[in-house]
Amino acid sequence: MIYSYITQLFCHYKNRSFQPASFHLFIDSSLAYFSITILCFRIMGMLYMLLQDPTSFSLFVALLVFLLIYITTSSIFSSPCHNKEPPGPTPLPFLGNMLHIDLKKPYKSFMELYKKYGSVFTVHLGPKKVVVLAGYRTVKEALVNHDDVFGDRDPMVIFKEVSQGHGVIWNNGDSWKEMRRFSLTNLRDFGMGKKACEDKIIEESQHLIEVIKKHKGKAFDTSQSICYAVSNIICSMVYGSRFEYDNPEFKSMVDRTIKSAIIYGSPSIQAYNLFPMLFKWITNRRIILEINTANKKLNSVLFSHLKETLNPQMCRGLVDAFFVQKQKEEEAGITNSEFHETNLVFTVMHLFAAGTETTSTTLRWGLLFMAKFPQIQDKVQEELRRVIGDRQVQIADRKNLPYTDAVIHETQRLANIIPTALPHKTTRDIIFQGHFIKKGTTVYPLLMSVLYDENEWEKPHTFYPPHFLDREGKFIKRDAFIPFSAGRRICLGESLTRMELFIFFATLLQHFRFTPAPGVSEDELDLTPQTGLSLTPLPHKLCAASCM
Ligand code: HEM
Repeated sequence: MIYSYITQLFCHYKNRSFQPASFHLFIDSSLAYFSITILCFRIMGMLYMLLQDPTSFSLFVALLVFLLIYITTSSIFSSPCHNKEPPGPTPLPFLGNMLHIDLKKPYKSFMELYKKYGSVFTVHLGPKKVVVLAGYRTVKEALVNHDDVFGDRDPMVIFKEVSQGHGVIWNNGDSWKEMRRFSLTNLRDFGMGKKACEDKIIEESQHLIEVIKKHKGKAFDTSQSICYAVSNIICSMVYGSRFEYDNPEFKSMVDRTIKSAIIYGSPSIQAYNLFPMLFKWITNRRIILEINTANKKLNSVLFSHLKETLNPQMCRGLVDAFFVQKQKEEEAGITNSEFHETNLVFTVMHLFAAGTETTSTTLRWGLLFMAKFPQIQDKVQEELRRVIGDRQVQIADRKNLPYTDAVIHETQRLANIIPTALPHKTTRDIIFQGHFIKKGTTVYPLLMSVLYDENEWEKPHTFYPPHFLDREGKFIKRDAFIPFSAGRRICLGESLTRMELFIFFATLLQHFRFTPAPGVSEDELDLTPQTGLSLTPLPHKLCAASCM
């Protein structure tokens, strides 16, 4: 009986809606949390004694006490001065809302909470209070219209530890501004979005075709060769040269980067991010630190080689440009320059990781969708045969390949590889859509809720290329297509990615017919994502039969 009472109380506590932030502000310290918990235990103790004698009087008193708890907590949770804070599920002391969150698929839990609490809600991940923004209108309003408030990064503990406040993804302030500006300018100078880059991608797609041909139509794992091909594009812009796919240093750097991207999404690393003191010992943290050290070492070797052969009049890539800038600032006597080697190594490692993992994951989703939906693959290949024939696809062809372009966009939409963007943080207090959000609050722009927004997409959960086609079959842009996020922190590699996806995907589909491995039907191809830093396809094999 007592069990049933406690269960009822617990369920009520777990499910009811309230203003968690008001609770948080009312009991603003863990000491107060602790006192409330002790009080509850005392009351439970009293109840237990009462319920030992289950007379109607005792039961009546028991119910009265529950009612009292309910009324007291209700008045705490809806205290009028704080009820403007975003709503959300009731946090438990210490654990916050961890019972509401599936650590393996947190984005799914956020989608459910979005349905329940609306487009701006609060969730407590352990001791960390996070405001989640959901739906196209809300995410856009925050990231674009209020980009000065929502544009800072809130690095997760593991990234703080690994990047030490350097590089371009996980930091803020002047260092971030300088590294972002430098990276963008130089990636553009070395071809991003231009013909020079197009040529590199075309050359690399030819290498990739040769590797895939070697499988002679037999089933193969799509991950390695695609990762190497994609990685070589960012490598040629950063280091000034590509690598052979069997180069051991290159292979190990790519493999380690892909491995760490998966580990970053593991529940143990998430637990470490929330409770660093408790989970410092976990193996996955040690592996990430080892990977980081190994990649830093390898980069130092590459940098010294580039330094020895540097010609300031003819920079080969971003690393050369960095050394030239560093030298200029040293000569000018600038003492607090951001152009030091630690910033270089982390900026390069960030560009390498972001430039390798995301685009290759998207391409792999694209091929998997083609094997899963052969009628759609038929239409892409028919368009490619009709418009391109046997010649090499170029960027200029995109406008004449609307169906292929729509399939690539739909791949990015449905694959939704970065469902919560990367964590942001508010730079000051703000009243946003009637809710009060405090300075320094962690913010998750739930990109998945935009890419799957039922008000924006006709068939949000289906692979449906007509999302990007008008009635005449011409390609149309969609506002809610924001896989690269928006505002101040928008992906730095968007134009590079768009070029890579188009040329690699169209060239591969021009050369090969992708099908499931023998013995696996199209229906059996699993589209469940694997959660890492991004959402990748589960390990799988495909056959690529030559069709040229
Ligand atoms: C399919 C491919 C890609 C997707 C879907 C993607 C998506 C994203 C997203 C969602 C963010 C976080 C934005 C935010 O926090 O609001 C981001 C950040 C970033 N991306 Fe990408 N990305 C892709 C490819 C690339 C490539 C190829 C590069 C390399 C040039 C790159 C470099 C970066 C960097 C440096 C940041 C951090 C920007 C900052 O914090 O200022 N990404 N990307």
